[in-house]
Amino acid sequence: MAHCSSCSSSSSSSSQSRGFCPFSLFLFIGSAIASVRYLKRREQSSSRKLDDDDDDDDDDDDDDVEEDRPSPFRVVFVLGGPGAGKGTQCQLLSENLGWAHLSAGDLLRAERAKADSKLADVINSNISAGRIVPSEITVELLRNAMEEMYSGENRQTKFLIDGFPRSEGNVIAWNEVVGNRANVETVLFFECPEDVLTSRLLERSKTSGRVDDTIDVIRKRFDTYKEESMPIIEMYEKDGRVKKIIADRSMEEVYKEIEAILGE
Ligand SMILES: Nc1ncnc2c1ncn2[C@@H]1O[C@H](COP(=O)(O)OP(=O)(O)O)[C@@H](O)[C@H]1O
Ligand SMILES: Nc1ccn([C@H]2C[C@H](O)[C@@H](COP(=O)(O)OP(=O)(O)O)O2)c(=O)n1
Repeated sequence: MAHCSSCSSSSSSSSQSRGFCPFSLFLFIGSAIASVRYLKRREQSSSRKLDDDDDDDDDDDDDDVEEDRPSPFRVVFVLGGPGAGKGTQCQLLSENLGWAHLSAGDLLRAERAKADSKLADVINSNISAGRIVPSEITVELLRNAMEEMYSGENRQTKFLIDGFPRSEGNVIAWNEVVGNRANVETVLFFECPEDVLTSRLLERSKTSGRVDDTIDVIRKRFDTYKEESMPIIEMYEKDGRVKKIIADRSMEEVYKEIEAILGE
């Protein structure tokens, strides 16, 4: 127990002589309570579960997002293999339904392209190798984009987040940085056979100018998708938020199905 200097002057000398100090006991109990609270908060912040609805103590001191927003952002995560048509559909939906389209890949490529970006090298090395960029980078870009769109004229509050979360690290970082400030209502999962994905990506490579639309990197992206992204989709399937979209159909058919889901 900590030494209590006040005891040596004013506390009961008989208590002190028996080794008992009320003030030290008070300090000890206080610091024990603080430690338990700290550990509890750490545990909550690293939780993998999105939208922890019964969160009870962290709303007041989280200054990551604006305090004046009346309700959480509405979010739909859009997942599926590379080339499944996520970007194509999100673009159409944002034009027609008023959901903002935020592509994690586009945000990373835009950051990489900035002349003064300190993150360009790390983004580039991971994308070129078909790997996932460190999650804190991607989540920070997403959060900034959401806040910026909310602060703008349109006061945007509905977001289709395309290509995210793609890994356990993505989920953890989202929980820490955005957490309950967004409500992930639905996860759209574009299911499409690998041979179709490959031919779409090779076709896209003719015009995309993307360094990762080459057959070698495409194979690595498929591996990353199976190893890191599929478990995340399975996790969301268990909590009932996944709507499976058969993506190996015409753009119009896929669009109609998603439009109906978002209109529900
Ligand atoms: N339903 C579809 N049928 C055929 N081609 C498609 C379809 N949806 C998208 N594409 C094409 O496939 C390529 C990959 O689509 P994209 O939206 O960029 O996929 P993702 O964002 O999932 O990587 C693009 O060239 C796109 O024009
Ligand atoms: N959540 C994300 C999304 C994309 N990335 C990186 C790694 C991906 O291979 C590239 C490209 O992603 P993007 O979603 O644009 O492309 P595909 O769906 O693979 O066609 O960006 C990431 O590291 N983390």
